[in-house]
Amino acid sequence: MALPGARRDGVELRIHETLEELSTDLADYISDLSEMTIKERGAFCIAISGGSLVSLMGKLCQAPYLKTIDWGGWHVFWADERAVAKNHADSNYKLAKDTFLSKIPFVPSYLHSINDSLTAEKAAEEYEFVIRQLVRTRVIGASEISDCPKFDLIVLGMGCDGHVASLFPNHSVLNEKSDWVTYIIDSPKPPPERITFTLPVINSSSNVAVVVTGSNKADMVHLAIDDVGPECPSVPAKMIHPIDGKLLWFLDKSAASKLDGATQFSD
Ligand SMILES: O=C(O)[C@H](O)[C@@H](O)[C@H](O)[C@H](O)COP(=O)(O)O
Repeated sequence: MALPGARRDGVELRIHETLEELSTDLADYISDLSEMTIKERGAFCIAISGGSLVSLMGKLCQAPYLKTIDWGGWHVFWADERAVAKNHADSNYKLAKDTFLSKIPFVPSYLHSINDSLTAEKAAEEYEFVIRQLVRTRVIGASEISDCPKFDLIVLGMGCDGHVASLFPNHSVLNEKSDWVTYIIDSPKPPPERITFTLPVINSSSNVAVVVTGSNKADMVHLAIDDVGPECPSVPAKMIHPIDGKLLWFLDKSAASKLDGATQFSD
């Protein structure tokens, strides 16, 4: 049973009793958004991250979604990737491919994975170039407010330290304003070299979904979502504010347990 959602400052919270319910709600949400977007503009450009959110997206390759979603209109991107070979256990591409992407009838050239034969720096440059071409040909929308692409949906996880994509707390990558895609070589979470969308790109998306589960993330969920005042440490997840879009948090009950008013969610 889904717990009652609550809205705080334009943020929609979807809090679930179980991972099973969360996973179904996430698949319903993505499926509805994809249908609406493909009807509106003929394509659905979704960027995903790595970590536990990938298995929570796994329902998409099952019934009814496998048959009902118009997969031919999907373009899949990575909001961040580790600088490793695509067949390496650390690859976000491999994780998504093995978990669900390989079971879905995508147009193969619409899976826009990050080039693994280049350095992180060059791969970031090349990925930005690929995205620029797709904005030019209007496959990806363009923000009317920022000089950024407007993805239809970016799905992110959050680490215990509050990082999203490969944007880590107190890292200079958080200040990147001009590049759409950048790289880091000193990630505190291994592997050290990563390619990542920058904050302006994430915040230009039409929709951002942050998927977080587990009690070990509860403190950070509280810091990221609640109004905790000026003393708040650098929490990248708190910097996600789509300028012309929607932000949804998909949480399980444990991750939501330290939110202000969380007692209203308890049995
Ligand atoms: O490549 C990565 O490491 C991810 O893209 C990263 O941003 C991830 O989503 C979070 O670390 C949450 O991961 P978990 O949900 O597995 O904790």
